[in-house]
Amino acid sequence: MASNGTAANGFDFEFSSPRSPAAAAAAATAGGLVPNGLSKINTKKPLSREVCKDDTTAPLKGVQNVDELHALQKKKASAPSTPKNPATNPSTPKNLTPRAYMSEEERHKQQMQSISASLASLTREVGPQVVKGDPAGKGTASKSVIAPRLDMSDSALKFTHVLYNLSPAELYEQAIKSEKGSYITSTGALATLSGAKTGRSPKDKRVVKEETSKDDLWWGKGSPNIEMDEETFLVNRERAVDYLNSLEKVFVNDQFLNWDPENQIKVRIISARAYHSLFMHNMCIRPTPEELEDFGTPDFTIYNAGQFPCNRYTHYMTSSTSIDLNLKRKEMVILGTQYAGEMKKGLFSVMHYMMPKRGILSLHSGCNMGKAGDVALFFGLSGTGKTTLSTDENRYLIGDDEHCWSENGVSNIEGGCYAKCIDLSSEKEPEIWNAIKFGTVLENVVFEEYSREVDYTDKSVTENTRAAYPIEFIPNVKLPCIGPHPKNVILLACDAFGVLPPVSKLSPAQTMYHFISGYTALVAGTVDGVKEPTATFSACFGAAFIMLHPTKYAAMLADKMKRHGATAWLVNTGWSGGSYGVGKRMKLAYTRKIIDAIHDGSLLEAEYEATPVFNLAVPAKVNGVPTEVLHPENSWADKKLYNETLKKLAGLFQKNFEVYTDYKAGNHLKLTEEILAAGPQLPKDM
Ligand SMILES: Nc1ncnc2c1ncn2[C@@H]1O[C@H](COP(=O)(O)OP(=O)(O)O)[C@@H](O)[C@H]1O
Ligand SMILES: C=C(OP(=O)(O)O)C(=O)O
Ligand SMILES: [Ca+2]
Ligand SMILES: [Mn+2]
Repeated sequence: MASNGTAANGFDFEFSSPRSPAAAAAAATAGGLVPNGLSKINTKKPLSREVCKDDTTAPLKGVQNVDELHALQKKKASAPSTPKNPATNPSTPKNLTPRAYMSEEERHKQQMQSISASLASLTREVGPQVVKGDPAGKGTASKSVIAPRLDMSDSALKFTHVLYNLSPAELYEQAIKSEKGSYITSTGALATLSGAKTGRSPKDKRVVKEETSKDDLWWGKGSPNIEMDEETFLVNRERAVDYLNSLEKVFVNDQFLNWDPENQIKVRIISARAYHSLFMHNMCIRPTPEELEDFGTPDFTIYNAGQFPCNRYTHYMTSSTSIDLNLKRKEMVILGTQYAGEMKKGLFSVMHYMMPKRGILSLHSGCNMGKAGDVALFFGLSGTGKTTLSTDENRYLIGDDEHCWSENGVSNIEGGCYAKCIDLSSEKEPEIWNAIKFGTVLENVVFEEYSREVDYTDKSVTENTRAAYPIEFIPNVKLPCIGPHPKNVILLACDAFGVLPPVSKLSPAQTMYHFISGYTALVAGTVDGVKEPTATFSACFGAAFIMLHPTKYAAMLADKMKRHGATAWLVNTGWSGGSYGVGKRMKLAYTRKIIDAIHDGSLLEAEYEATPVFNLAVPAKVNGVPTEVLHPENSWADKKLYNETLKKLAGLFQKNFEVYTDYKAGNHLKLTEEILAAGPQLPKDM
């Protein structure tokens, strides 16, 4: 670098380095270059004999030492100065304490009392004392809310520091200070490890069978709800609470679910890791400071003691992992898994119970909206393309994974996205690529040690590498994340058999058949232990999360689609030209063209031809997609093998559907002859 001028030491100098031609040229035009290109150094006598000064800026006011200097670094956020008037604020229910008139101290005390109540043991009268702030940070801890008593066990004398709704920057610092495996990547994301579990553990999920919900819930064959009794839940809850209270510090997040203001749920997440707190900060809706002041008591609480195992001597426990849901207590306990997706999907299960009770359909789907306000839903199991395809440069993103469909239209449940990053590329998925920056949690990725550049192709830790980012990290997000009634409903299947057409238009009966079937080939990684793709059926494209019988959700979907005139499509994002091992995954570029043709209405106008066995209506032409790809039999070299594989898959569909054929109850979908006939039909000679 070249610089001309008066240095702090009072000597004039001119210096140009021959290493930098640009700098040398700059110096040359400034008149400092000698003909041979070497630098010229001019030294002059100092102008005065004063003591040398470090710099010319004004001295720090009132700073006497390093501690005082550091104290200047952090500025206190100003306290809210305009109290909301509860009489004029329609969102303040009349029978509540007018929180707005509380002093800051009183409000803070109530907040700590609420957190203290969440963390209280149910068996001991006095537990650890909850204080706000980092145990390491001087002066941040405030007075405890419970008077210490000496007649209880040692645990009552202990302090548990609560790190309440920390900012992403603070959570980064916490993670890097105390969680091994936390690093800042070259793009500013927080890389972390989820521990031994790198996917969900559906077999370890338990639901308490209790009187308030047991008659509504789906139990038995095919259901994800494996029962547990109330007593055992409390045993695990106490285990989690004791573990959390044994720690120096716990993280507490108070946040919201559902962008529909009329049906918003307040959630509290208590966890031991900054990773978990940042993950939920990104995934749930983030409250404004005003909303946080008025937060009050949560509607649902998660106790995440994931580092600590459950006790296998406990009734109903079959491993050291347990994810327990109690709808009556409105609580969830996580033991023995640190995979953060359990919290997100656990809350989704809660919504799958609470929302249908209010006549609102909860959906395991992505959702986006065109410039003209046309909304599309993307149903599909893990790895089928909900996140990838709902993130579309030409459309507004409403959400990538969990939505509600009410009388007012659609609303996202979450405040963030959870994208798979295996083989992520900036060319194919630029929006997701660019969302991986400061604030984003990057789970289980591998990076280059020096540059901290992530290698998205590396599967050393898991195939299920993930990025969790706030939804506003996607540039064309629709804020608030709500939209009108859907126009198109896209059922995504990743068909590892490679026999389903890349796109087909579904009749209403076919829509119900395929929605209840929920077919895909499970792609490696998301469910713990599954490494190879295999055919899976998961009712409503999310059996792991539904709480009621599938026909209940199906009835609501059929009703809403009919009333709002939505068209359904089946899109195969899986294999083409042969099954897994022979064929290839459908090109993402082709799938995007297909989706474009659905959105712009051109596909609705196409000519259709029915396929054998599945009787699916396949368009003759899709702009930008080679015609031979549209009919799978044309892309298979071995036609005989194609026919056999097609029939094999049809048989699997039929076998799966058997369990639903005799289910008729209340306002559930009646599985009519028409719906049964809408499934694959095998020729008589099979
Ligand atoms: N034709 C395709 N359509 C959609 N996704 C594809 C396709 N081919 C490859 N992929 C990849 O498959 C994955 C789909 O995962 P994702 O969108 O996260 O699914 P979901 O959100 O439904 O779990 C992404 O990694 C994406 O890059
Ligand atoms: C978080 C998940 O969602 P998805 O894979 O559907 O994106 C999951 O299934 O664990
Ligand atoms: Ca996803
Ligand atoms: Mn999902």
